[in-house]
Amino acid sequence: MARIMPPTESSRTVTSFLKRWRKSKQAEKHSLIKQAAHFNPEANLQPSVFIMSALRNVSLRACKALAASNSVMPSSARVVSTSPRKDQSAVALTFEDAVAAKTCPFRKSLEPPRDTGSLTADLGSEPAEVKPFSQMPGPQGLPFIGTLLQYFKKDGPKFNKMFEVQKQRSEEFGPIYKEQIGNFRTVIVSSPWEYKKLMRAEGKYPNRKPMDPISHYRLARDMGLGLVTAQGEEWYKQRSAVSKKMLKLTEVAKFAGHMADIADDFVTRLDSVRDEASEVPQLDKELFKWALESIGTFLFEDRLGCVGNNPSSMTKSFIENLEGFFKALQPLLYNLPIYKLVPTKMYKKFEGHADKLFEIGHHLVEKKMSEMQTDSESKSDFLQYLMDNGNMDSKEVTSVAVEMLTGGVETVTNTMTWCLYTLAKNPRAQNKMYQEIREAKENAGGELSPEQIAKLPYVKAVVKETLRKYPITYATSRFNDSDLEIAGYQVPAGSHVQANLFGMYHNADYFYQPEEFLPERWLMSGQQMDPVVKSLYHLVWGHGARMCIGRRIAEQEMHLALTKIVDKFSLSYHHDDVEPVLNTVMTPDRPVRIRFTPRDQ
Ligand code: HEM
Repeated sequence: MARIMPPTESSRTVTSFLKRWRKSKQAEKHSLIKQAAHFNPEANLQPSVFIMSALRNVSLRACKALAASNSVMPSSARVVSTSPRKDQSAVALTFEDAVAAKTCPFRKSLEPPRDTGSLTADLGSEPAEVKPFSQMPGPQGLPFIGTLLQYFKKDGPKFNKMFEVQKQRSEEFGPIYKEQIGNFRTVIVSSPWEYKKLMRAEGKYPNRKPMDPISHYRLARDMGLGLVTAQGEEWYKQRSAVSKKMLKLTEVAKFAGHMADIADDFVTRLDSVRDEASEVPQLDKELFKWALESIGTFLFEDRLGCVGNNPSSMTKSFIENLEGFFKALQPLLYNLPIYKLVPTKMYKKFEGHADKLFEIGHHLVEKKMSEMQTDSESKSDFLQYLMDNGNMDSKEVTSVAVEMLTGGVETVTNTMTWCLYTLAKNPRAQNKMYQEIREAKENAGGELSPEQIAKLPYVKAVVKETLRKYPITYATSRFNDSDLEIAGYQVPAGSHVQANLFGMYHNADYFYQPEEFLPERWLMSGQQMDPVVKSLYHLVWGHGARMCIGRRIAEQEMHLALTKIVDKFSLSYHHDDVEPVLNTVMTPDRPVRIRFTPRDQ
């Protein structure tokens, strides 16, 4: 049984350490780190967790490495970083202190991992010992095409399982590795602390892996590039205008009422299309229509009529082509870009879907814009704002609006599918969510308003936990503007650096029982869960100035619809497990058949 270090003692030790640390020069820090590793020279302090706030990443990394190599500290000891805090009383806790101090219903999540190898031993050394880029590990490939051929072998890695490939490779090569697939090389980082270095170094015009087939298509059709593919000044101009309307909670909340109405209609629709097994045939199509209607209400302040019994043929065509578009895009993103020279079969398929999709998107946006000019009743705050902004011409406004229709439907639809699937598979979590909704309704004395729904913590945690298990956009990345040290290696400016989001989300070092669906983990405080690990949730939306522009809208839509669905139905699942595959975003590998049993039955 581990010995408990008195909290006062540990706090005193660390407080005095931190004082010395702040005053010390860089050269002295190394010896201080050594002392840090000897905080408690009694070998029987095992297992223990040092939570050291106010230490910067570099020193922390070295401290972890020292802790791992030090004979006094047990190899299972874990050093957990926290961001600097004002409250220094919380700076140092052993694992036992933390548990004793908290009556956390989820205590197990505080248990130190069984094997902390990748967090400690693999964390590299101080910047003085930075290794050159050439020594960075990674799978060996051929000149010019790298590992591309491996992906065509029967038992080789698969593009549509890239998230698993990265997870496995990081287990083999450690917290950083590089891989060249075709003519494109990526550095993959699997430690949140190390990826933070890249985030901190982000410049004014962040740049991620380009969606080349989309830019190629848009340029060929003389369309504006849109936010997703534009770069530099062009991107910045559009982004600054759009952010004001889309990232402000107050702006997005203005549409919560309309979105709640759509969610109500959606619940009615689900109820009416249930088959004899109480399952909803083509649930994905139903969710697509709900997501399109929801984003439509933000763009057009009008109903598109998708969530009813008679959606227009245009809506159906939009949805079919949207699915086809993302499916066809996936292989184009990884293969050699031959389509830039000759339109390949694969590209033509993509182009066909894109033509139909953009034609409908343009039609909807242009129709609205012309209505707004002729009919004083017809309004759209969002489109009007962009047109009045003066920074964007009408081609750019249309382009950005169409992008919201395309980008905002596939992503939300698939996240909702995963949410419903995980809830159906986890009655405990579903029941907890239902209890939360019921209690809130009792307190409210009736139906919940959108504002009340926005405050339900467990509902939010369910979405977070779903995105952790199924990070639909598994590949957050940036080109770094300047040379950087990451995980002990020199990463030259201009490299494409990607966060191994799926690998981190499924790493037992960071998330207790990562394969379990435990929304509670997101309700823990900063003392109970390492804030850096906690902040990993945000990465599924990207980061910094270029993070997902639709995040607020997506979260709002999902919280509203999920609450209403779980309030109305008990969800269950009675088939083989669904597996994730990439169709640009992470989708289920087969139609998801969920049983929706009305709770009042
Ligand atoms: C669950 C839903 C969604 C997820 C997980 C998601 C995730 C992401 C991610 C990871 C990025 C890249 C960010 C970066 O590079 O830092 C992104 C960008 C983007 N997303 Fe989303 N997204 C979602 C929903 C939406 C919605 C609803 C919309 C539109 C209403 C939208 C529009 C966009 C746009 C336009 C960009 C490009 C932003 C830019 O480059 O400035 N997304 N999204």
